[in-house]
Order: sequence, then structure tokens, then C-alpha cells
Amino acid sequence: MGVGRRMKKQGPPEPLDESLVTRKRKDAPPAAIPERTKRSRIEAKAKAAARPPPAKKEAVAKGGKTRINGKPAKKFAPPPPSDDDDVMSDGIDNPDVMEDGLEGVNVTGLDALGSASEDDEDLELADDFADSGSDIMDSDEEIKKVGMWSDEEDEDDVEEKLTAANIEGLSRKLDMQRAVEEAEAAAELEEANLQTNIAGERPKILEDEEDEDGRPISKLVTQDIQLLRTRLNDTVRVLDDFKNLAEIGRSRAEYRAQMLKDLCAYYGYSEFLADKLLNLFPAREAFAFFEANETPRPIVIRTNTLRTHRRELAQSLINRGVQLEPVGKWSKVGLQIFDTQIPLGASPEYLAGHYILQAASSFLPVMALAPQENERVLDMTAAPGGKTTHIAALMKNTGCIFANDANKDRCKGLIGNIHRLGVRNTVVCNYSALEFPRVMGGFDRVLLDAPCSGTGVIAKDASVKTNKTEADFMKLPHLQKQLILAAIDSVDHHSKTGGYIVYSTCSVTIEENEQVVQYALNKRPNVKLVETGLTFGKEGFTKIGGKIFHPSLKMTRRYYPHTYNVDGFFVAKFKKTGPTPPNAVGVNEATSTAKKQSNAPVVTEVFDKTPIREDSADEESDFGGFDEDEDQKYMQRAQAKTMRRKGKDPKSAPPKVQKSNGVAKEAEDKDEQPNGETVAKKEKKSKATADAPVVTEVEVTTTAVPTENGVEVQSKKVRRKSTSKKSKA
Ligand SMILES: C[S@@+](CC[C@H](N)C(=O)[O-])C[C@H]1O[C@@H](n2cnc3c(N)ncnc32)[C@H](O)[C@@H]1O
Repeated sequence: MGVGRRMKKQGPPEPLDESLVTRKRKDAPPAAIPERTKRSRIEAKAKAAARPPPAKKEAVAKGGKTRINGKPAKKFAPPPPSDDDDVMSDGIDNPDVMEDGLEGVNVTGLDALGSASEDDEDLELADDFADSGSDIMDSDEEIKKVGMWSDEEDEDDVEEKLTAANIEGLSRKLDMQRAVEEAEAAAELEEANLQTNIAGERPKILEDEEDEDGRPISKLVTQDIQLLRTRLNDTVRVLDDFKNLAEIGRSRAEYRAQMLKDLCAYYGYSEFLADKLLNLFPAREAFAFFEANETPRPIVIRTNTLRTHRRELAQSLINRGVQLEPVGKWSKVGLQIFDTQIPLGASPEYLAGHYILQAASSFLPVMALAPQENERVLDMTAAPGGKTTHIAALMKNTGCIFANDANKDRCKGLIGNIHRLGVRNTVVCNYSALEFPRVMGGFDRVLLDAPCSGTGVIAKDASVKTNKTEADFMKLPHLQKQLILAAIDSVDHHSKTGGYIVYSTCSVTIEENEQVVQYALNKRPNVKLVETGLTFGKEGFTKIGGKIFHPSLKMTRRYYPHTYNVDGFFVAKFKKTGPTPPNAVGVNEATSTAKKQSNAPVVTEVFDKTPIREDSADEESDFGGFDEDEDQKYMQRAQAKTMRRKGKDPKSAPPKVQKSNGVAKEAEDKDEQPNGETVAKKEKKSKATADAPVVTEVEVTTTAVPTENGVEVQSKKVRRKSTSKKSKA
């Protein structure tokens, strides 16, 4: 854990491929070896022979340092920002501007990786690789006769085919793998020693002193970082084996509370967020998650298959001194960068649009969406376009993509990427996604890569540790729930090839993921969850912390830094099975544009740009439902807590409570009339009941605005209308 994660492969853990190198292959055609390669190989061999095996102590020290300081064992330059900045906190409005090269990363060697992908380009790619006569190793070749490192290949033949960079890299890679293994073994030993030290004893972890809430208080100060870590280790062990290791008379809750305090002190989280994250995992896994957030994920580029092939790109970059390797079997277009002598955001290949800097996990929603050629696709929140341009590549520039983003400045970056990558099938629009499908509907597929809290990308943006409040976890899910209904209503359920919606976030919280998906299932009986088609990922929760979700939530996928060495991510895929019922929550009426255009019988589709209905007396689920009153309760409680924390009496506060949509409760209770008078809400409600069913709409332009510290949700405008259901029908 923590050791050289930038070096580790992403995706599902793979068996060590060292063995592949020594396997024999007979049918490999003799490859012409450039002189330089031969010389380099000899040099590399000499270097490898001269290089002493990594000293165990050094490896341990590296590992230890990583673990203690929460920093990578090696000193890395900061990674260049991804073009598909999901967090938005980096403020990369112009993704064309990239940082300079990386330093100090020292491993390379192209792996022989298998093939498995969702896109057709794979075969084409395999062909190109075979024909190119290039020396670069690629996963695609597993299915080719001339593939490298397969069973029958002669070792010499294999070596002949390696470029200088690959050979040297391979050698270093093996060293690195050995070092990592040794460091891990040492860490295990360290832990085993700890256990031996206290064999037969129950570790004394909890203090006797208690705070005003009766919780034990830690006497350790933050300078006691080593002790803090030891105690975290001990607490995790106790929670793992509570019966045997807990002090008599102590409860699980006490240990958990201690762990929470220690995690906050050790990693610098607000107690609120640490608690939320701790609740997601068993103690040991939570510790691993927090630890993984301290180390950066590998730098990854996505080959733009509209302009080049992965092998060609890899060869060009290797020639420029970049050390890289295919990202993993699960992707045919990703390259993991280990070291580079050139600025990845300004190389000729970058400027020519041959690749985009993109976190590996950002590939996943697009792979799940699986757009087909000639379809109409909507990317609702598209800037800066990492996913839009991936969609365009999978569609081979056919069909039509509408790439929308509410943030005009970010749209500039989106347009920049679209041009640089040679995308020609995309229209950029600048609406609040809540306006869809009024703007346009009838799409074959919709991607909603929702604005989120960024709890999956803490390694990229550590400010998330402290700047997210309870209010954020009210407002963001509220917006996400509105957006997901708009996404569903924008899809044509009659689509011959599609009818799919993919919802994704780079957050790991339940509120932003399972609860949003559950909400969509509750409010839209015309959708169901389907398999994402992704080959790895943990199942979404169906039950957690007293919340129960529909069993189909199992089909959603969760990604964590500690399990797959990728950014934390969530992906859900829906299939739309019928039109949205006119009486569904949060809808207006509209006519599907696609239906109109295709002369097909006009089916009335419903939509609403302001989907949360005030008087939604209909079924609110126990889980995931959006309930204004319930939210009010929580927000009141949160406000009281905050006041208590500030030493104020919550009862002394005026009854002004922030609504989850940003409207003060006070303001909500009175309604502005055209003549300037205000009408009390109660009065209005009774009028509504007496007359006819009234749909009270709240129009809120809620936007997630990228700030330096992450995403801030701003609710700018509130307008209220009352419309008789009859007149709507
Ligand atoms: C996670 S980022 C999207 C990243 C993008 N999909 C990519 O792959 O490059 C979320 C985006 O949602 C946009 N956004 C926030 N609220 C929005 C709204 N109401 N309508 C449309 N876009 C919105 C933000 O401006 C931001 O660019």
C-alpha cells in the first residue's frame, strides 16, 4: 500500500508478468534490429548486471517513508493536469496549457498485455501494429501470431524485438517490482512484529479522558505522527479481531471514534468528511483508502484513434524519451507514463491531437456508454471534453454528439480539445443541463458525468479533505438528482441501437451515487439498471448504514484508488424502456424532437427543467428519495451542530434555514406577488387544495461552479409558478 503507486498498473490486479519474458516463442518472424537497439540492449544488459539488487533496507525505508509521511517513496514532479479534469478544482479552463515534463520516474518497459475492449478499433489497431513492424509491445498482439512474449517465442527473438527503451525499462521494471515486493514484505514483517510485541496482550489504545460528549480524547499531538500511525494500525487490528483484541469493557464505537480522530489528525481531514468516508469500508479497507489518497495516481494518456494508433503513438513518444506502457488489458487506448523528458502537454504529438491527458478511470463511463456509429449522443456536462472526444473517437466521427456544459469558460477548453483532437461530429452548447430535453431530446444515449464533490480524487485535490461541508452533500445530490431525471427524459426509448443513460461521478459517497440512482429508479419507472459492461470494478451498494437500495444497484460499479490504483469513480448504466409517465415527478410536457423528425407516431414525452415538485406527495422512498422536509430536518440539525461547535446556543438562532436548493426557508414561506405583497405559503397551499391539484414549480438555476478548491454549487435564481395540472394536460 502506498509504495510506488504511480508505477503500479491500473485496473484489476494482474499477475506479475515477469514470467512472460522468459517464455519461448518459435514462430516469431526475425525482426530487423536497428544498430542502436542492439547497442542499447548490450548496454542495458551490462547496466542490469552491474546494478546491485535493491537493498532490503532501502526498500523498507522507502516503504516506511511512504507510509509515515503519506508521500510517494520517490520524489515525483507533479503530474500534468488531465485534459478531462473531472474535479474541476485544478481550474484547467484551457486544457491545452500543460505543465512541463516529469522527473524522477524511473520505470518503463512495454508489457505484453491481453486484449479486451469495447471498441472496434481494437482489431484495426492489432492489424496496424502487426504491419508496422514496430518494436513496440502492445496488448493487442496477444491475439496476433507475431505477438510478443507468448509461449512459443524464443527468448532471443523476443529480445531482438525490444527497443532500447523497452529493454532498459523492462530491466528497471523488474527491479522495481522486486523492490515493491520487498517493501511490502518488510511492511508485513513490521506489522507481524507489532503483533508479536503484544502477543497475548490487548493493545492499550483508548485514553481514559473523555470529551464533553463522553468520547475518549487522544492525548497525542500531531507531531507524534509515528505514534499516531502505530495507534491507527493497532486500532485497525482491534477492529478486525474485536473479540480477542479489544480491551475489556470497551465498545466498538469507542475504537471507531478513536480511529476517526486519528485519521483526521494523521491525514488532515475534517471530521465530517473522514466520518463519511470511514463509513464506506471496514476499518482496514478504510485505512487503505485514506492511505491511497496520499499518493498520486499514474499519469495516463488516451490515444486519439481519430488521428493515430496506440502503437504508433507509443513509438513516437518512446523515440522522444518517454517511458510508457499500455495501461492495462481493459483498455486499448490508454498508455501509462512512467517517465518523460518532454512536457506531455506540449509535445508535437500532443499538439497534433494524437492524445489527451486523461485519468484512467475517466475512460470507464464512456466505455459503459458504448456509443455506436451514427447515433445521436448527448454529453450533458461535457467540459473540458475528455469524455466527449472519447465518445467521438468510438463513433469514428459519425453521427452527432451534443456536448453541453453550463460553464461558458469551460466550454472554451472543450472547444479547444474538440479542435485539437480532430472531432468533427460534435456541436457544443452552453445550457444548464436542466434545460434538457426542452432544448433537444430523443437521444440514443446520454452521458451524465455529473458535477460532484470529488471525494474520489483527493490525491489530485487535497482541499476536498477540509472544504466539503454537510451543505455540499445536500446541494450536490439535489442537483445530481435533477440532472439525472433530465438525462433520462432526454433519451429516446424507441432508439433502435441505444436508449441508454450513463451516470458517473468522481466521488465515492453514497449520497452522490447509489442514492441518486435509487432516486432515478423511484421517479422514473421507465428505466432500469443494466450491466455496465466494464470488466472490473466493485459492485455498488445495495445495503449500507441502514439504507437499502434496489438489488439491481449491484450492477453499478465503484472504483477506488486503493483497489485499482485509479481515481475513485462511480458508474451506473440505465436502459430506458418506455416514455416517462406524464404524472411523473418533476416533469413538464414536451414532444420528443426525434419522434417529430422521424414522422413516427408522436409520443408525448415529459420533461421538466425544474424537476423537483413542491407538493410531491407521492411515494418518497426510504432511501434515495428527495424529500424537502426531510432535508430541512437534516439541515436544521447541521446548523445547530455548527452553532454548538462555535459555542453558540442553537435555540438563539433565527429560524432561517438554508434550503437544499439554496433558498432560505424564510423566503420560501412567503411568496412575492406581482403587486409586491407577500402571501403566506400555508394560505396558498389551502387554496391549491380547494381548487385543483396544483404543481408548484421551483425554478432554480443551480450551477456547480469550479472554484480553486473544488466545486461550489450556486443557486442563483428562484422563480415560483403555480400551474393547474388540468391546464397542463
Ligand atoms: C465532472 S465535470 C465534467 C467533465 C467532463 N465530462 C469531461 O470528461 O471532461 C462536470 C461539469 O459539469 C458542469 N456543470 C455543472 N452544473 C451544470 C449544469 N447544471 N448543467 C450543465 N453543466 C453543468 C461543470 O461546468 C463541469 O464542467
